[in-house]
Amino acid sequence: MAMTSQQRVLVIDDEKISLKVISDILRDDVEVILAINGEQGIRKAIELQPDLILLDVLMPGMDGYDTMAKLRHDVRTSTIPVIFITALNDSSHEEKALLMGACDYIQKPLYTNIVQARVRLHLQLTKQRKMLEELANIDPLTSLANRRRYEDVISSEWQSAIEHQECLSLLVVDIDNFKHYNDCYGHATGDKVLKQVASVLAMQVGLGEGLVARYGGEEFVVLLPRFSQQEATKVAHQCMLEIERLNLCYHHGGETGQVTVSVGGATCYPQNSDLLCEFFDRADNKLVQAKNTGKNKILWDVSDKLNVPVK
Ligand SMILES: Nc1nc2c(ncn2[C@@H]2O[C@H](COP(=O)(O)OP(=O)(O)OP(=O)(O)O)[C@@H](O)[C@H]2O)c(=O)[nH]1
Repeated sequence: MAMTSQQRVLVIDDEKISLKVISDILRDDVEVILAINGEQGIRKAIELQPDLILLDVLMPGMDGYDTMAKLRHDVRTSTIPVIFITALNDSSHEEKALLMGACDYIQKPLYTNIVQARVRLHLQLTKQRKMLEELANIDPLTSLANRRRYEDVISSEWQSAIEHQECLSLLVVDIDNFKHYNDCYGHATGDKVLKQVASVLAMQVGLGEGLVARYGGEEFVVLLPRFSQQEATKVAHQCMLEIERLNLCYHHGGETGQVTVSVGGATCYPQNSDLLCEFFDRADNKLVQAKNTGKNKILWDVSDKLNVPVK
């Protein structure tokens, strides 16, 4: 079984000869990144996000344990698996490394087949873990992010907006009278509509600009970091327009209806972690109000408490 070529292994060792030996063992199968000390290793781990780190225990200055502690402490590197490599053959060192969260331990002298087998095993496990994480974060019907992913992203965007004093906008989008559509054509056709609406929403938000997620049922959220109320309202209008252009009609009670959406929106400059739940509720309350006052419209929260920027 070959290792996947895209996977990256960072090797941190103060001895150039060890770096060369390990690099020679692995470089046909993976991209190898080298670091000559702990500080450089941490910098490269943050910047290049390797799939696995091989870390020498005995290094002058910051040793392997100190490096490991720093890697574990930083959210950007805390989940990257680390294999310790050392010439020490005392079981207490091995125990210490494993207790610190190392996934494995390789003793010097290095045997090519052992290094390859262990690296291969842990890269395979990393790949499986990433696949599971992805599955846990994606809505299977629409392939959009799911509610769990949205909750993670909004928490980190909220914190980042507090730190950088930036604004954040949120749209809660709900298909109008979707029950009528389902009653008319059945659940399977209703599913196709959910997929179409999802891809329209995803198309309106550029890569890296924000997050579109299926919140549940026929409700979606569009999170737009750094979008002002005016900019976010423009996105909401465009979404409504494009959904109308799908021209999805249904019949109900002798009348013909068309698939439209209602949108509740909110914008704020986050200042306090406690107001995060309130933020969603404010957008959602506006959605409810839009539903109760005729649907197919956008209503925006204008709450002083959340410091909505005045445009
Ligand atoms: N096809 C399909 N329908 C779904 C799915 N999830 C929720 N629904 C349907 O969405 C409909 C939601 O009904 P309601 O809550 O009454 O909402 P609505 O008919 O859209 O009415 P308003 O929201 O008030 O405009 C129900 O018919 C659900 O069965 C899904 O995954 N697939």
